[in-house]
Amino acid sequence: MGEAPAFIVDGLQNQIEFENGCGSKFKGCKTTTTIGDKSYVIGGNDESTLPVEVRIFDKATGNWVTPIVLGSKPNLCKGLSAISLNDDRILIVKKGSAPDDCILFLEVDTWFVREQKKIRGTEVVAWSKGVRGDAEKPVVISGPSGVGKGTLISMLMKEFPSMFGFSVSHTTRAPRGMEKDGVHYHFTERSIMEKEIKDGKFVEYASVHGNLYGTSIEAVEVVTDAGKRCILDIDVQGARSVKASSLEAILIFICPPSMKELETRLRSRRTETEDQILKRLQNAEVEMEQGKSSGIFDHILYNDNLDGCYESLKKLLGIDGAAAATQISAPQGIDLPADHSVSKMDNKIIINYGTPELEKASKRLIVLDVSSLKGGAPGRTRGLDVYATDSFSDDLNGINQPS
Ligand SMILES: Nc1ncnc2c1ncn2[C@@H]1O[C@H](COP(=O)(O)OP(=O)(O)OP(=O)(O)O)[C@@H](O)[C@H]1O
Ligand SMILES: Nc1nc2c(ncn2[C@@H]2O[C@H](COP(=O)(O)O)[C@@H](O)[C@H]2O)c(=O)[nH]1
Repeated sequence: MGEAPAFIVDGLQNQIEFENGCGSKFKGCKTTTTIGDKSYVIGGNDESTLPVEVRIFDKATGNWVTPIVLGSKPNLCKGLSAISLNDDRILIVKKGSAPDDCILFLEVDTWFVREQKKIRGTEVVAWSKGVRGDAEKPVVISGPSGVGKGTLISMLMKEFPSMFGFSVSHTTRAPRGMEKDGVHYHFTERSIMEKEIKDGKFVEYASVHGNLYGTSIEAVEVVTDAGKRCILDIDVQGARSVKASSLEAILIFICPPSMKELETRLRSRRTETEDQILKRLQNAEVEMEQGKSSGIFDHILYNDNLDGCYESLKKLLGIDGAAAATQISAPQGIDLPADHSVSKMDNKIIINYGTPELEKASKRLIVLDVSSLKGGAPGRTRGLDVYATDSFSDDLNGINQPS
């Protein structure tokens, strides 16, 4: 028989200050989690259409702080349970929420959050939704304009529509003839995009060939939530930012067989003016140098023969030959009941929804194994493992058997 886990959640750490401070602000559900000198009060008023708010009480200064909150804020629900994980994030269980919307992480001191605190010079927290299983790493495809990135990505999406999803970037450039807003790009005004960048809505952004381009956090979340592997078509500067982020992507640089051939492809596409073609070719020289020697990229592929390059790409992604038939299954939602308590034991979060009457009933515990979390804000927290079990017996080893 193992040691029973300590129950330390559901606002048990509330202190008198909270009632005088922010307690009165949150009339609905709220929970408090203390990490070091800071107490994170997460909650809101009784209005399910409103987002959950976060306030921080800093014991060292005795002050309340309203942090900048990044990522998609969850809406309110019937109640919240919270528990600190590794002191850098808080796992939140929303009571009575839709299966795909009940496990969330509020990152308070992860790498991403620390970087954002440095940039913004203020307190920052970031939401990230938990997804079950281990959706494959996102794929960044980069390379000079006209090398064939879009062509290769289209081939991949056509052959494996349920496996890959395209991250639809924002751009301030004008749409080309056949391009559709929301499909090829989110076409936007510079002032709007600059404001959204300032508001922390982008994973990365860069000025490319005279226009702003960027990947929004939402663009990545949409693909991950559909259970698909996210593909990003971005320039070298963007790839560098992604490499430094917590997105844990595979970075691939596509090279043309020669600069002459690159020019031929750009011209034959007939989508740019002469000035724009010259600018893109000039930028291509720098991009080629950085792509090949900067150490940003995990793989370099030469797009000489299109079919040959496509086969190499598939091989790299582990979907060549026989494996091609295997589709990555969508991360499933985690079905949790409304009434529960949450506790922690080593790397396992135990959600107990048994009642005295149901004491003997089977499957009254749900266990989240958080030992292999991947990703996180911006984006999604992957790698959650979920089991059901019926008691604390078996030293919790029994939990290792999927139900
Ligand atoms: N291996 C290849 N051989 C010959 N033509 C190719 C090859 N690969 C792509 N192309 C052609 O080159 C042109 C440019 O390709 P594509 O639009 O995919 O480039 P891109 O890298 O996505 O460019 P951009 O960064 O400007 O969006 C297209 O007309 C495409 O059909
Ligand atoms: N850093 C980013 N670069 C991006 C993004 N979306 C596209 N791009 C790159 O811009 C150039 C030009 O694209 P085009 O569609 O105008 O030909 C190309 O290299 C793309 O890879 C983005 O979100 N971020």
